[in-house]
Amino acid sequence: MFRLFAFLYGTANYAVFLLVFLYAIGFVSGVGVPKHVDNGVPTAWPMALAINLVLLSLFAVQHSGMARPAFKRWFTRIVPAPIERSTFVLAANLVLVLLYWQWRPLPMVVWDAEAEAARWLLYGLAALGWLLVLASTFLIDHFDLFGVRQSWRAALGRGPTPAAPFVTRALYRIVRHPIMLGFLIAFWATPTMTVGHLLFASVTTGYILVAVKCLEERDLVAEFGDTYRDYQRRVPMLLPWRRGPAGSTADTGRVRARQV
Ligand SMILES: C[S@@+](CC[C@H](N)C(=O)[O-])C[C@H]1O[C@@H](n2cnc3c(N)ncnc32)[C@H](O)[C@@H]1O
Repeated sequence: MFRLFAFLYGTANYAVFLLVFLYAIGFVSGVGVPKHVDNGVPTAWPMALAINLVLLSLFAVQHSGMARPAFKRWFTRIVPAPIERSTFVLAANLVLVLLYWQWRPLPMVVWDAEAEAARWLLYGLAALGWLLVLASTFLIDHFDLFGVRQSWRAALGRGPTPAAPFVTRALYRIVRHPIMLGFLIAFWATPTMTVGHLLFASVTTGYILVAVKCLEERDLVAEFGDTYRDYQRRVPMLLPWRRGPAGSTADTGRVRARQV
């Protein structure tokens, strides 16, 4: 019974995630979706600001809180390990749907590229950002990241899921966080920047910088030790042109597997 549940739960949460991800592209670009970053219930700016900050904070708390190893250890006492990641995905989906739905517009224009070529260039850059996000998830293990691998293994009666390997190849050879770089490009590259969009881009940028530096990388150093420290020295965090000193070791595509 649990095997069937794990399969359905993991698959359903992943399918909803795909829709939520696609919607995110429309939400940020303001194209092709009914509710986006620049429309919604007209609200006085102090209240709009407060509501939007609460929505963004909810996302940050859910995302960073549930991703910490200590939280996972506690959570898997309540939720079976094979569906822990799918439950993370479910929670992220819910928080994002709430954000799309309740986001309040702050429509004052900060910049507006008038030339047609500039508009298309910025849309193209944003599309590149989204592609970078998607491509990078496949480099580190797309199906593991979104809980499908774990729940399907349980459905097939396989043992505990081995942790996805630590990756330093392809895009991960250029920057340590290509997924986050993709998001930053997608959030900032817009032909029409309103105050609401600027708030979204600025707060998510601050969150990404803090979460990556103070949480994710701390966990990765704890897990991989000198292998990750060496990777930090060799490969820049987000900006490809800020290269570290050359000539250090771990330069293979995939280094040792994580402990299960
Ligand atoms: C949402 S992903 C973001 C990954 C990375 N920060 C990026 O922007 O590409 C978060 C997960 O990726 C894992 N991760 C980060 N860097 C990794 C790497 N080089 N190889 C494998 N997994 C990695 C983290 O342990 C975490 O479970």
